[in-house]
Amino acid sequence: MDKIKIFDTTLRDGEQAAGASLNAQEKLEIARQLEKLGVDIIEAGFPITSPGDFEAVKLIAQEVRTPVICGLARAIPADIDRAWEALKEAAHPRIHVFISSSEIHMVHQIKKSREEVMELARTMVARAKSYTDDIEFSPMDASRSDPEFLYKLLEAVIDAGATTLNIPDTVGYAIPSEFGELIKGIRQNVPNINKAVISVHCHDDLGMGTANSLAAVKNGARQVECTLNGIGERAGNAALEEVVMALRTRSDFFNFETGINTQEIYRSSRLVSALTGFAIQPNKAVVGENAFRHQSGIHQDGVIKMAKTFEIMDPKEVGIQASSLVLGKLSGRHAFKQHLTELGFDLNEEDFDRAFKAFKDLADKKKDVTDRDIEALVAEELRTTVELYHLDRIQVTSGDRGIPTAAVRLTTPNGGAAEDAALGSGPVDAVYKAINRIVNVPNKLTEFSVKSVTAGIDALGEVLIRIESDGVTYTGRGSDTDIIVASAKAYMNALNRLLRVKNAS
Ligand SMILES: CC(=O)SCCNC(=O)CCNC(=O)[C@H](O)C(C)(C)COP(=O)(O)OP(=O)(O)OC[C@H]1O[C@@H](n2cnc3c(N)ncnc32)[C@H](O)[C@@H]1OP(=O)(O)O
Ligand SMILES: CC(C)C(=O)C(=O)O
Repeated sequence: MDKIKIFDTTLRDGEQAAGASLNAQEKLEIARQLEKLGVDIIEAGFPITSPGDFEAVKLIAQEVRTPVICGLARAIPADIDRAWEALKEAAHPRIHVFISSSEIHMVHQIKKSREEVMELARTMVARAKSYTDDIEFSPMDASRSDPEFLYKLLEAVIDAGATTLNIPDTVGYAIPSEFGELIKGIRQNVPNINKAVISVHCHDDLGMGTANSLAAVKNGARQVECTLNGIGERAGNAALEEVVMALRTRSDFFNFETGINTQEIYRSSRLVSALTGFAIQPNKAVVGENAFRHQSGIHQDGVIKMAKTFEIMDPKEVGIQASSLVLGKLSGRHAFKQHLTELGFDLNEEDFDRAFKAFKDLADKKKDVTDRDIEALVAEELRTTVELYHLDRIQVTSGDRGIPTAAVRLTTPNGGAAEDAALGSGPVDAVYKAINRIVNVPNKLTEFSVKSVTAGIDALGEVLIRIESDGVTYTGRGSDTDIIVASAKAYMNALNRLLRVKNAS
C-alpha cells in the first residue's frame, strides 16, 4: 500500500485558533507526543511572528529528532531567514513558503500583480532552497484561484526547488468533488508535477475539511495537513484523527496507509485539549467522549452480540480501552443484565425483572444512572423480596408554616390495600405515624440516618433506620431520589422484618 504523509500543523495553524496560545515548553510537550504518534512532519510554528514562537520552533528543532520539523514563512526574505535560524539545528528541517494566488487576495490583501506574485514565489523559494533541500510552497487561497495561473505558479516554484506543493482551501470554501477536480487538474496540467509531492491543507468553515482532504487523496494528494481535534484558524482544520482513521478504516476504498501509531491518538488529543484549554465536544468523531459510547437499547443489544454491528472502529485502535454501554432510560434488558453481571450480581429471573423495572423508574428520574445507583437499587429490591406490607403511594406536605401531614397507601398481606394519614412533628414523623396507623405493631425508633449514595443534585439518598420491639432490634434500609420516600421505604423494610419474625414465632 502507498503511504500518505501526515503533516501536523497543530502547533502552527492549530495555535491560530482564537483563544489558543501555547508557550515554548507546552509546544515541546505536544511535539514530543506528535513524535510518538508518528506524524511525518511537525509544523512547529511561524518563527518571524514573535521571539516566543521563534524559541519554540528552535527548541523543537533541537529536541524532536525523528519527524521533519517545519517553520512557516511569508514570501519575504526576513521571514525565510528567521525560519532557517530557528530550524537550522533540526535533524530534518523544512521551510514552508506561502503567498496568495487568488485575485481577491492579490488585489485587496497583498496588493500585488500576478507577475509580482510569480516573481516573489520563485525568488523566495530559491532563497529558502539555499538553506535546505526540503521546501514546501503554498499558494494561499488556492481553491479560489484561477487554475491556469495556479498551474504556472506551481511550475515556477518546482523549477525554483519546491519539493512539496501544498494546495490550501484557506477559507474552507471548497466542495469535495470540486476540490478533488482541482487536485486532478494540477496533476494533469503542471508539467513537472512528478518532481514534487502534492499536499492539501483544508479548513473546516463549512464542515468539509476532512471530506475535502480525502477527496484530494483520491485524486493524487500524498500529504495531508491537519491538526489534532481539528483546531485551527476560525472553524479549524481537517482533524488528524478523522483523516487518519478514515484512511485506515476505509483502506478498502482508499488503499493507502499512514505512519501513524493510532493507539496514541486519544492521548495526543487529550494533551492538546488540556494544554490549549479547548474542551472536546462529546460527539467529536474518533476522540469525543461519546464516540464509543452506546446509549440506546437496540444498539447496546447489537454491540453485546457483536461489537461490529454498531462499531466501525475498535476503540483500542485509537487508544481507548473499551467502548461502553451507557445505562439510562433508553437501555434494554440485555445491556442491564450485562451490567449487573459486571457488577457481580447473578439474579434469578424474578429478581432481575423487579430490578429492571426499578432501574427504568430511576432512569426516568435521573439522567446518569451510575454503578452506585444500580448497586443501591438491586440491594433494595433483593432485601424486600418477602414483603407483607408494601409501600404503594405516599403524599407529604411540609414547610415552615403548616403542620407536616402524610397520607400513605400500603398493599396488605391479603392482597388488598389500606390508606391512612397522620400529622407529625416533621415530614418523616408524619409518614411513620401514618404507616403505624395501618400496620399497628408497637415499636420504638432507635436510630435514623440518611446519606447520599451517589453524587449530584439528583443523587440517590439512602436511609438506614433501626427500630426496637420486645427488646429485639430490626434494621431497615431504603433508597430513593426523594429522601422522605427513602425514609418510608426504610421503615417498611424494618417493619416487614419485624412482622416476619413475629409471624414465625
Ligand atoms: C492562512 C494562514 O494561516 S497564514 C498564517 C497566518 N498566521 C499569522 O498571521 C501569524 C501571526 N501573525 C503575526 O504575528 C503578524 O501578522 C506578522 C508578524 C506575520 C506580520 O506582522 P506585520 O508585519 O505587523 O503585518 P500585518 O500582519 O499587519 O500585515 C501582514 C503583511 O504581510 C503581507 N503578507 C501577507 N501574507 C504574505 C505573504 N504570504 N507573502 C508576503 N507578504 C505577505 C501583507 O500584505 C501585509 O503587508 P503590508 O504591511 O505591506 O500591507
Ligand atoms: C499557510 C497556509 C498553508 C495556510 O495556513 C492556509 O492557507 O490556510
